[in-house]
Order: sequence, then structure tokens, then C-alpha cells
Amino acid sequence: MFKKLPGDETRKLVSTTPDTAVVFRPVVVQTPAIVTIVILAWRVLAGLVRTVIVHPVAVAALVVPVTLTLLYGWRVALIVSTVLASLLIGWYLGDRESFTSCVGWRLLAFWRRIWIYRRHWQPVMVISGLGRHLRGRDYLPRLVRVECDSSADRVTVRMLSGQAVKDWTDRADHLAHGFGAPACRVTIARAGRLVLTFPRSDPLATPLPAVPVPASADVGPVEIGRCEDGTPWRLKVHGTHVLVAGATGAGKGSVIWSTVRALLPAVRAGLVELWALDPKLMELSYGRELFGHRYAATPEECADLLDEAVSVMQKRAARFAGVRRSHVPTVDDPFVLVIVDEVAFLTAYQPDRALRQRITAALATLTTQGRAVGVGVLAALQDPRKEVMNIRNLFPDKIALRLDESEQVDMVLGDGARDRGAHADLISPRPELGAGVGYVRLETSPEPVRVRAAYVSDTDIRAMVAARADWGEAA
Ligand SMILES: Nc1ncnc2c1ncn2[C@@H]1O[C@H](COP(=O)(O)OP(=O)(O)OP(=O)(O)O)[C@@H](O)[C@H]1O
Repeated sequence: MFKKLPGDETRKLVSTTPDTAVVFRPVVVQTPAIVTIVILAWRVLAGLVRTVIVHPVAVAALVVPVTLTLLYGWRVALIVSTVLASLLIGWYLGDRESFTSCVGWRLLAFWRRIWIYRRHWQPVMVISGLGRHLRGRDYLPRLVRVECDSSADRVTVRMLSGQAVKDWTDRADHLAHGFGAPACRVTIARAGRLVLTFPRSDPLATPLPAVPVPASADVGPVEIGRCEDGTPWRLKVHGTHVLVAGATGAGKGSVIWSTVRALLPAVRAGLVELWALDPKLMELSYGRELFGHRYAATPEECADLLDEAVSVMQKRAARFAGVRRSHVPTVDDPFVLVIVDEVAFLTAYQPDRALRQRITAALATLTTQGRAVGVGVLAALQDPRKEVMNIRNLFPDKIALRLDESEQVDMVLGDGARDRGAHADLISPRPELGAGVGYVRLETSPEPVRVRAAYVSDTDIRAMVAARADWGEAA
């Protein structure tokens, strides 16, 4: 009468009538009360131990006064708490930085964990679709840890088994609004664990003054601005090629000028040569004296200068062949940085087809073979589409400043970069808020990092030119 399926037990069928659905009676397993109590006690104990380990400062701040009150009365507790509070205030006033890193951020993290994340966790997870409600039970991702710094909360979560990072990146907006933050960035901590970064304030909201010219000659990653976490943004130019993409007014000039500024001592020491291609005749012309005779503006001059760079590169390659595999800048073989402002003027918008092909070929040769022999390219570009810049993938390092369309973000930083929080299309078009702000992928991590280039003003450029003239005369 009934088809017996694997695992089915007909004895559990309690009623059936013709033409109606089969009715099953579920097996009810009676759990002994002691087992339930032990499990609950274990969970409470594990939760307490975890809280003490993760938030020792906050737990001490609560437990010490309560214990003192119970053991010695409220007067002793008040005196001890007042002494401790005075010591902490003294520490705060004496060394604010060490106080905030050892105590302040931990207390804030504890508070925000309870008040923001724990309180809203269940509704945000269920409504955003990251939690599941199955057979009367909520299955939620686990809130593992909350850490705070001066600008953001970092929330470590354990995903539900079977979830993908994309499930979270697709819901970054739900998470941001759910927890009252302006944005949410999702990064992978390790298999099954993610870190959600919720900015509390924007440390890059105000323009940064030009970084002081370094005291020593350095070709290594040069400081050109600041990362969102407050650390210096250091751009690697030697041993790579860099493409800076950004809409008009995005602040590409500040990346270029900050780099030039940081390399000045190395230029002075003869370890670096700056070659400039300025087809727009705007940006680089302002400090053209810094480039000496390696400055080109017309397309023909630009093509000649690029050919010269290719020739330097090829001669070096011939000399280095079989002798060394990487370049170390010396006075005889300085690092040559070819700076191109608005490269599309030369590669896409150039009406002379022969010239266009010559320039594209030279750039492609430099970007494919130049870095091992100390010839690098730093190019700026407004429109990152392939039709405009078909050699964009020959640049290993790319910077996405403000872009016009969301699709352009992945064109610059690679697939999935926007999903991981590189919202370059949402950067403010107001120069004071958004110029020089962008996203980069650092060598150490595939995750996009938000950065802001320091603003090198016209006065700064004039001062650099004057300094260059002074040392030129002295030499
Ligand atoms: N890092 C910065 N911080 C603050 N303001 C900046 C910064 N960089 C540029 N600006 C402001 O934004 C304006 C536009 O900058 P810039 O000319 O460098 O943009 P751009 O990307 O080179 O634009 P275009 O492609 O049109 O030349 C500048 O006049 C300046 O006032």
C-alpha cells in the first residue's frame, strides 16, 4: 500500500485515509533535564571565559569594583576605584597614544560589541538573508570579535557552513545600514572567517598637506599620502609600473606630484631620473624644470622621448643579460621613471595613426620589459576602458581614484574589487572631500585599501623647482 523509501519507517505512520496526504508523527526524543542543564552551564562558562579573554580590560572594569564591594564594602570599592581612575586619567593625559591602544579602544570595542553588534545581530542577519530560520530555529553567523581603532570597527565573523564570501559582499549595504555605519568592507581573515570593517569616522575627509621632502635619497616605496587606518601610504614605483585612473578632477595630479616630491632627494643623488610626457600641457608643465631636457609635450616629442626610454632599456638589458636579474639604482644606471599625464591623449585620442601605434608599442615595450632593468612608467588616465587603454593590464599596480561608473572599478582594480568595498564611483566629486581619495591593492593583500594622496600645491611645486635650481647651480 505504501512505497517504503530508504529510511522511512511505516510504524511511524499514524493515520492515512484514501485521497488525503500521508500524515507522519515525528519521533519525540525526550532529553533528560540534566543533559540540558549541563549543556546550558557549559555554554555560559564558555561564554564567560571567551569574554574574559577577548575583553580583559572591560571585564576588570566591571568585576573589580563589584568584588571589592562584596568583600570589603562600598567605601573600599569607591576608594580603590577612585585611585585606579586617577591613575588611568594620569596615564591618558601623560601618554594618550599608549592609553588608547591599551585601554581606550578595548573599552570602546566591548561597548560597541554589546550595544551595536550583539543587539542588532539577529535582526540584521535574518533580514539581510545571511542568517537562516529553519524548523523554528535561527542559524546565525557567529560574531567572533569586535576591535576598534581611531576610525573604524573591525568585526570578525564566522560564516555559516556553505556560505560564500560573495553572499556577504553582496549584502555590504544591508550590513552598513543595519549597524548604522556609512559603509562596510568585507575581507577574508581565513577559511570560513571574515572581517567586516565599518568606518566610524573618515580620517581622509580633509585634504592632506604635501608630505615633507624626505631627508635621504630613497627609491623604495615612497610616502605619498595616508591610508584609511592612519598609516602612511607608500607607493612602490621602482620595480613596477603604476597606472592612476580617475575622472577629471579626481586628483591624479596629486599622486604624480607627491611621487615626484618623494623622489627628489634620489634625483639629486643621481639615483633617479624623471622623464615627463605632458600631452595636455597642463599638469607637468608647471614644474617642467624638474625634468630638465626629459620633458615632452607634443605627440611627436612624446614619441621620441618614449623611444629614447626604450633604447635606454634595451641597452641596459643587453649589458645586464647573464650578469644580474634585477636593477639596483646607481649613478651610472639610475632608475628612470617615465611619467605620462593623460596617456589616452597619446594612445587613443591621437589622430595620427602611425604616431599612435609607435607610442603604444613603445609603452607596451617599456611596461613588459622595463622593470627588471630600472625603467618604470607612472601613467595617469581618465577613462580606463579597454578601447581607450588596451595595454592597461601591462601595469602591475593600479590606483582607482574617483571613477564615473561602478563597472570601471573592476576594470582598474580587477574583478570583484568593487564587491570587496572599492567604491571608487562613490567618492565625492567635491575636491575638498574626494580629490586624491582612491583605492589601491597593496602587495601584501588582495583587499582594496582606501587611501588619500597628499595635495602638492602650486607653492609646493614652485619650492621644489627652486630647490632643484639651487642644487643644479651648486653642482
Ligand atoms: N590630494 C588632494 N587633496 C585635496 N584636493 C586636491 C587633491 N588633489 C587635487 N585636489 C584639488 O582637486 C582639483 C583637481 O585636481 P587635479 O587637477 O589633480 O585632478 P586631475 O585628476 O588631474 O584632473 P584632470 O584629469 O582634469 O587634469 C585641484 O585643482 C585641487 O584643487
